[in-house]
Amino acid sequence: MVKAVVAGAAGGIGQPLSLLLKASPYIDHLSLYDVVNTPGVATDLSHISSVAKIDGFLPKDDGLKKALTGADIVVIPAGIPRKPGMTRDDLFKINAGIVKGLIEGIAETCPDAYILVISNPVNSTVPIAAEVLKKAGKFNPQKLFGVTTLDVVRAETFVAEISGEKDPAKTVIPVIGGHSGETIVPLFSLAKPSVKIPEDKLDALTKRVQFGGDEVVAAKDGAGSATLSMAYAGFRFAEKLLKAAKGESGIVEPTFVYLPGVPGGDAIAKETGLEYFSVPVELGKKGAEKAHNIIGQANEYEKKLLKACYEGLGGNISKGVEFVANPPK
Ligand SMILES: NC(=O)C1=CN([C@@H]2O[C@H](COP(=O)(O)OP(=O)(O)OC[C@H]3O[C@@H](n4cnc5c(N)ncnc54)[C@H](O)[C@@H]3O)[C@@H](O)[C@H]2O)C=CC1
Ligand SMILES: O=C([O-])CC(=O)C(=O)O
Repeated sequence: MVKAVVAGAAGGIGQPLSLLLKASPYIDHLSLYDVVNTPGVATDLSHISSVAKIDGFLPKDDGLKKALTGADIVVIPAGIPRKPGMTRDDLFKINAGIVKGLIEGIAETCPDAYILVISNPVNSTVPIAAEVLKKAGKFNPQKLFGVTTLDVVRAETFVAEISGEKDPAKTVIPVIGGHSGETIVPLFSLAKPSVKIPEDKLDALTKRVQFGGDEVVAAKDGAGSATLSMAYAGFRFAEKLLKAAKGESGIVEPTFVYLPGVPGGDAIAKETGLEYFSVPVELGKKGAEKAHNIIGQANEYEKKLLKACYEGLGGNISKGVEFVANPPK
């Protein structure tokens, strides 16, 4: 019996993500939680003839607790998205409090669940989640994941446009670091099978992966940011985790984790000077079972990108930690 919960289920990401999870054979029970519209979304999805039983909850009548009771995996796309001209960090003011509240609920009701944080700014909301769980004495770093899969999905897609590969997802491209602008570092030199990026295309390709979110924000022109591609990416990560939890071996996917708490993470923390970082992580029953240190394999071009990444990411992480240590009055 696997129970999944989506918190923020009525939103632009939440709805298509819930649809994909409802259709997954790996889920037996799906609970939707949001501050609005979950009864409608849940009723709509309940007509789909897949195995998962579904229900929806609002904050009233202890809805968060009811949604989270017995959860094995909680995916969080709750919070406001960007509009043109905003950075992900501009979302901090509102989304930090939303994530904090949801994680407090998880700490109380289902502390053993895998927690997948999609809400931006991921570079700060994951540290917030960790600090809230630490405070409650319930932190299991192997079960807390910042979802950076969309960066990987974009890298696969944009590289295929250059390489001509018919099935973009067949090329594995590690994207590491954080989830905003220059903190996103695609390591094309480590692609498997290897890809040849013409030198005059490398800068533009790198920037496109780093700022892919802006491309969607601009095209949506005030109507939000990536939702459908994010739902696909969030589902891809969630399903890989559930497959690994069921015993499938060899599943590795980049994700933003608390390095000191994941086997293999200490060496990466030492090298980067950061406690949180997205690296390819081996997934298993325990969650994040091994962080792969591939930083040393980056080429000179990528090492420069990493330097810029470390500078930006450190501040984002401290901001999240500080938010829980000294909550704004
Ligand atoms: N990690 C990633 O790669 C990506 C992250 N995002 C982020 O995901 C978040 C959601 O984006 P969208 O779905 O487009 O936004 P949206 O505004 O369409 O949906 C957000 C939903 O969260 C709900 N919500 C607000 N407060 C809540 C609370 N306390 N508890 C439960 N639900 C609550 C809202 O009612 C709404 O239904 C944004 O922060 C966005 O920046 C977006 C794309 C990619
Ligand atoms: O750009 C945004 O604000 C949403 C996001 O994280 C992405 O699309 O990568």
